[in-house]
Amino acid sequence: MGEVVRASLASVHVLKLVLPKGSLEKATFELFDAADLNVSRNSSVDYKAIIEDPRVDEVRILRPQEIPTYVAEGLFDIGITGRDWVEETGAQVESLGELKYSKATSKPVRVVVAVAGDSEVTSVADLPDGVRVTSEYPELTRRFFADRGVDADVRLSYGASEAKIPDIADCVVDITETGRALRAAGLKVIDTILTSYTEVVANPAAFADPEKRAAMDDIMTLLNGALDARGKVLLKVNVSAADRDAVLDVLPSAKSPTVNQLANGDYAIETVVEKRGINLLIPDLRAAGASDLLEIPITKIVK
Ligand SMILES: Nc1ncnc2c1ncn2[C@@H]1O[C@H](COP(=O)(O)OP(=O)(O)OP(=O)(O)O)[C@@H](O)[C@H]1O
Ligand SMILES: O=P(O)(O)OC[C@H]1O[C@H](OP(=O)(O)OP(=O)(O)O)[C@H](O)[C@@H]1O
Ligand SMILES: [Mg+2]
Repeated sequence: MGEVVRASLASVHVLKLVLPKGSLEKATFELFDAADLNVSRNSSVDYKAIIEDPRVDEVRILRPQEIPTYVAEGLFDIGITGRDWVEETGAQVESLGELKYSKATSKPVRVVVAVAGDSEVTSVADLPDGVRVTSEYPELTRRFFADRGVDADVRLSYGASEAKIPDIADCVVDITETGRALRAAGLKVIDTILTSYTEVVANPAAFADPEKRAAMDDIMTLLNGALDARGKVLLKVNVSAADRDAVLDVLPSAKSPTVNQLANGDYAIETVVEKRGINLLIPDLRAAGASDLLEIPITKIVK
């Protein structure tokens, strides 16, 4: 990346950002905080916000359903939404990459086709023409049923879709994350239309502009750095030369630890490990001869 472009970022607020209100709002704000792109607003019903960063101009908070279209139209340079809404709207946007978080977990949501649990139907092909399908995703649903050769009666849903089976609709196309809503309604999944992560999308003209692109890349570096650090810690230990290999054997093999020799001939070893399992790892390291163990929280990993 050219020096000229980067130097200019210090003084120019180049990016208009749009962030999602609703399911992804809290998780998105937490991620931006962790990325040192703190989003501040006067109250939770203030839909204009500020990020104190030289690359960011204005920040709006809008429904994720509308975000791909506004970004495609150039009202915003970048936006965060779900892949589901990019597909549903068919908006012409550039993808800057997935961000692996949902409302409740780091797993993607799935857009699924579900019917009553006691139905004889086991696949979409079993559904008759005229089947009543309710969905917040009418376009995805129409395309999917047309592909399968079923002439479905697709009705737009504004939510609580699962609860409409069996009296108001025969079939639902809805997202599922933990499966809780489907279970509560006693439904069974007969097909998956799409797996959807949260995604950062950009306006194609903004993406082609070197200055805006440089700012986008910087923001993505920070967001990905914060996401990659989640659930990880830095572990530092000291060990004698005699026990060094035993300690290295205990450390997770996928990582390559940094090993430094100290003035007294001992070794200092440091490596990033998953926080999960550290309750087993620390006593094992100690038993292998490690001492002076430090477990240090980390907030970003940028490769
Ligand atoms: N568990 C989840 N439930 C709903 N949407 C989720 C979930 N996890 C991630 N998302 C993503 O959030 C976006 C939907 O956001 P939206 O604000 O419409 O959620 P919502 O749950 O419908 O909000 P509301 O509670 O206001 O209806 C989609 O892109 C979807 O993929
Ligand atoms: O698999 P789960 O973890 O249960 O998540 C999926 C549920 O979350 C969403 O509902 P939402 O909260 O948006 O309510 P809504 O249907 O009124 O929009 C979605 O429509 C499902 O009902
Ligand atoms: Mg909803």
